[in-house]
Amino acid sequence: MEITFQEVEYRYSAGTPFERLAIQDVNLNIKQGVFMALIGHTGSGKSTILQHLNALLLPTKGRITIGDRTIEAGKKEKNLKGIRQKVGIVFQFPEHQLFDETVEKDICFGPMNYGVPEEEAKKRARRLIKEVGLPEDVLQKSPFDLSGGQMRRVAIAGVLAMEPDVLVLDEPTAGLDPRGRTEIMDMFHRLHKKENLSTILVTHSMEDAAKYADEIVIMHKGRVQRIGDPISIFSNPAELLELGLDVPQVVKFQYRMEQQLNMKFGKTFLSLEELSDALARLKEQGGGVS
Ligand SMILES: Nc1ncnc2c1ncn2[C@@H]1O[C@H](COP(=O)(O)OP(=O)(O)OP(=O)(O)O)[C@@H](O)[C@H]1O
Repeated sequence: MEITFQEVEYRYSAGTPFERLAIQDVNLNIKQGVFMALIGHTGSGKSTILQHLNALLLPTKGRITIGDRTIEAGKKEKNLKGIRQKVGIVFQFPEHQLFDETVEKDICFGPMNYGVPEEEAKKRARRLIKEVGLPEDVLQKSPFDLSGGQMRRVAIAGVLAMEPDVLVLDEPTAGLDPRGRTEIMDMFHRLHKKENLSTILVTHSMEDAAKYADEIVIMHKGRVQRIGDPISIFSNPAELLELGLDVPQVVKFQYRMEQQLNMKFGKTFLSLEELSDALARLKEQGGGVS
């Protein structure tokens, strides 16, 4: 399912003394199957964009196409339920939204609310609990008897149980330790491939953007500053640093090295393996790089 933003603007509390312009002139094309990372400073408009992706917010100007639905500013929109089923959002700290007596009931709640028969919902719960890396016996436990990391996995299974085409992740690893972060991000990447999802990740982690995304969108003061693949985005670290954004450690290392040694590798490396291979080649050649 493709999502397109055309000249989208959103003002909070429009027409009141508290009006606040959050995003403007936003043009985006999110193709089926893409893994897109949305990066930018606090307040740059990432969460506002994210809430337009499943029509939780409706634009105050412009047009958004989500699959076969078009949402236009100023027009009354009815029956947005279909969009909410197709676009699943994993909000920050999703475990805070768990509420039911058992994990199984919690996972089944969303689909059953959308008319999926109980047996089918339970089947999805059994499949998904394994997909998120938990044993099946967790299904009969209270979600509140689980660890924080396990609760987060249950909440993610609940979003996946709606069988969305598009998965939107708002800082999904916030508050996890480094190992938990890698495990959860690897899991999302695997699911993205396996289920042929479109995934939109809002993140402050440049490492994650570089490692997982096909496309990166940089937001700055409510506007799209730049869109590109990770190599093109990170091949100009000075631009990102000027915007007050960070770059992956490996890019920083290469940038400093090139500056200090007054040389250029001629390409940007996004992994330590690639960079160390290039350094080994450099040594073999006796330091001669252009
Ligand atoms: N509910 C709200 N009411 C009024 N203004 C808001 C509201 N939510 C966000 N804003 C404003 O809209 C602008 C964009 O905020 P948004 O939360 O989309 O940014 P963000 O990039 O997601 O930030 P963060 O990284 O901190 O989550 C900011 O100026 C913010 O103050």
